[in-house]
Amino acid sequence: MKDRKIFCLNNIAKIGTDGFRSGYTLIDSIDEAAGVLVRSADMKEMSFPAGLRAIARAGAGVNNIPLDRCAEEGIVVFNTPGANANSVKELVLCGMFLASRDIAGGINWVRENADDENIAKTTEKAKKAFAGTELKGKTLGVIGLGAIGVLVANAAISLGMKVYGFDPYLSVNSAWNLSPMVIHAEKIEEVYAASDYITIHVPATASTKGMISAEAIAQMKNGVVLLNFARDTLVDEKALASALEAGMVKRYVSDFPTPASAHMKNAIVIPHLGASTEEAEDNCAVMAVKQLQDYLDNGNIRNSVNYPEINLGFCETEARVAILHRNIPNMLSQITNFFGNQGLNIENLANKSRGDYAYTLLDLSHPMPHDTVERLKEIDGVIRVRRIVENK
Ligand SMILES: NC(=O)c1ccc[n+]([C@@H]2O[C@H](COP(=O)([O-])OP(=O)(O)OC[C@H]3O[C@@H](n4cnc5c(N)ncnc54)[C@H](O)[C@@H]3O)[C@@H](O)[C@H]2O)c1
Ligand SMILES: O=C(O)[C@H](O)COP(=O)(O)O
Repeated sequence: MKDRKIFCLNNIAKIGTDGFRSGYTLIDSIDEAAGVLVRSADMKEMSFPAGLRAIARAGAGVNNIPLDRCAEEGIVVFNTPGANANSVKELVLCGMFLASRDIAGGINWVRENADDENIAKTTEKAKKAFAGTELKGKTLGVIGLGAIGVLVANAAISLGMKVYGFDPYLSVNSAWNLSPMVIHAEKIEEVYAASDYITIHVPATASTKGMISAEAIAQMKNGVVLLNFARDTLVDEKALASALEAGMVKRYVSDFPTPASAHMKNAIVIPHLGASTEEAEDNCAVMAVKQLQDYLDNGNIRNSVNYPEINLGFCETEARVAILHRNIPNMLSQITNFFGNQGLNIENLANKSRGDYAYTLLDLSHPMPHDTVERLKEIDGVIRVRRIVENK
């Protein structure tokens, strides 16, 4: 049972870890772990033990995990798409309300004047300092229409806003779920020019780093409200600080405190609470644990961010073997020849690639000789081989 030790790098909701079947144990160091469960802990500089087979991110963003290095070391990384999207949507709406009226300032005023016997009267004089505007009738631009962006766009339509959506890689699923009232922006510049509020919901990658730059801000409406519940690195904080100082950006609402954003004028900075609801934490944990177990027990890959999806269900033959390998010519024929040359019949086979990497999962009619795994590893381009099940 050496494949069944799990290390939680962050706190993971109990309903998730309770889902581990018998034979699994939670351990308190990564050294012996076959699987890791993680939220936002930074794994980029960590070195991984040879026995680590999978990392499941209970959440959406995977910029805390070295995806290519993991693929290279035969470690499959999963995330939980959409599992915390509603939680983030609700906080984005909250951010829009907080940016539109000085609710926080008003609450502080009440606290500061709590001992005033005449507070009911004074309130009526003081309240004009905290007045604001409504969302209804204003224009929202949503950049990135994935799990979160779609929910935010649709909710804003229900609030009576005009909504522009921009996503050059829109998935079919998002297109199905998006309100037809959302205006399709073909260029991001259309969003910048039209919006009173702009919210970003794209992953943090090399290509999205600093996308909210001085040039981008210069194309936005004067007095725009910018919301960032995606990642701090998407925004050029120096350019944003100057735009806030100058009033070009009225408010910056962010879920990511940094030494710069925490000091910014007119910024409302929340301590990364987007996914911190009981519901989202439960959803993410349950999904992450299911995916991790299905990979360790059956070799199936669902919602990986560095290896392709493959699902052969449960193994109903004598044996199943999983091979992580490079996406180069001749791999599949070498693998099938290897079994054919030993007179081992392949009953089911699935093979898929993703970028530079590929995965082959196969079921055999007969038990495998004991040196199979070691011999398969000798094929050039093979990264990792696992004997998944031996149904004797
Ligand atoms: N604040 C939080 O607690 C919290 C919670 C969940 C997710 N997030 C962050 O939000 C991001 C989005 O989450 P999601 O669940 O919606 O992910 P998702 O993968 O469902 O959606 C991301 C969308 O961005 C689009 N996209 C990628 N590059 C783009 C670009 N340059 N311009 C426009 N669109 C682009 C993709 O096509 C996709 O539709 C995550 O990657 C994560 O960093 C934050
Ligand atoms: O990408 C995500 O899912 C969010 O940023 C949530 O991160 P957390 O799980 O650390 O709250």
